[in-house]
Amino acid sequence: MIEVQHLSKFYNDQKVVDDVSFTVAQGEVLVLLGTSGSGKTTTLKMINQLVEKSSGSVLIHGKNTETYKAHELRRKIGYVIQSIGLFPHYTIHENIATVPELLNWPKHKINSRVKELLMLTGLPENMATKKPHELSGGQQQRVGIARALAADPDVILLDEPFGALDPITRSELQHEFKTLNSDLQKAMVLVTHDVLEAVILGDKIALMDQGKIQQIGTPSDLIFEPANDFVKKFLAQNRIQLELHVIRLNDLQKFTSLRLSTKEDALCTLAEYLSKNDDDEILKTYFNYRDKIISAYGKH
Ligand SMILES: Nc1ncnc2c1ncn2[C@@H]1O[C@H](COP(=O)(O)OP(=O)(O)OP(=O)(O)O)[C@@H](O)[C@H]1O
Repeated sequence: MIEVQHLSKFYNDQKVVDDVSFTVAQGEVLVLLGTSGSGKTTTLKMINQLVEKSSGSVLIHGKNTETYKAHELRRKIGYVIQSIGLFPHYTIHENIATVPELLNWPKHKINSRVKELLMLTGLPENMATKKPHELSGGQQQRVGIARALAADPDVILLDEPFGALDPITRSELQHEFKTLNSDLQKAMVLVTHDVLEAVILGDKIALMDQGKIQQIGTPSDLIFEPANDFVKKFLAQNRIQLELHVIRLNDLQKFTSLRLSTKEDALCTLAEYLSKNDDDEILKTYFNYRDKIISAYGKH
């Protein structure tokens, strides 16, 4: 469990992170969402001490990170970044084994862990001997995730992990990632400026602006109960898709409050979204939505 308490950061006189607090339980993904320069990455890096905080505290499993030794912190916190940051001259095996090597794990334990992680992240075993440049961007990003998981940390920090990928690979990895975390039960903090990604991946979203959290809550909270105009405006784009992502059977009455311009728009958007999903729950929901749309807009 991560507890971030009243974290702030000044650069000279500028307060770039302003009294940020949140908690992330095991198995939960908290997304830090916001425009460029809103303080997301700085907040993330204060958690693993890559950036020194000006004030506030970070606790992992109730223990202040200041009291952890550097190697303990490395073991406890995995870190994934957009540019992947794989060592170009190392093989994939060596890249994944970086932290276990630093922690002096015995060879056999490292070898079996690397094998296990390749499987877990959907990479073929024979990839272990390749160098990063021989892999596609999506495969490299999987290696980045495998490397962050190597020493089985309780906490994973991810900075725009899918940002450099094409939309199809991105969407594939996002969905795999979500399944992966429900199996692994890590406490994750993920930085993105992509609203849809935040809604897909986040159990909770902290929407930041100018260093401050404007609202923190479930995707549904932010979408249906925005705390202020900033939140409302930030989520205005792709609003329908966002709503359809978060909506579940018990949210049906909220669906009728969608302000779609025409019934056809509503049905097309719904059909388009559903064509990309074969989740049973969503399919069931589809028929309910459809009826709701038709009754909300009338037959014609
Ligand atoms: N080392 C630094 N020295 C001075 N100012 C910095 C430094 N690092 C970041 N900043 C400033 O802090 C603010 C927050 O930056 P940060 O990288 O946390 O934003 P962000 O929300 O992650 O943005 P992006 O999505 O563009 O990465 C920005 O105004 C940035 O210019």
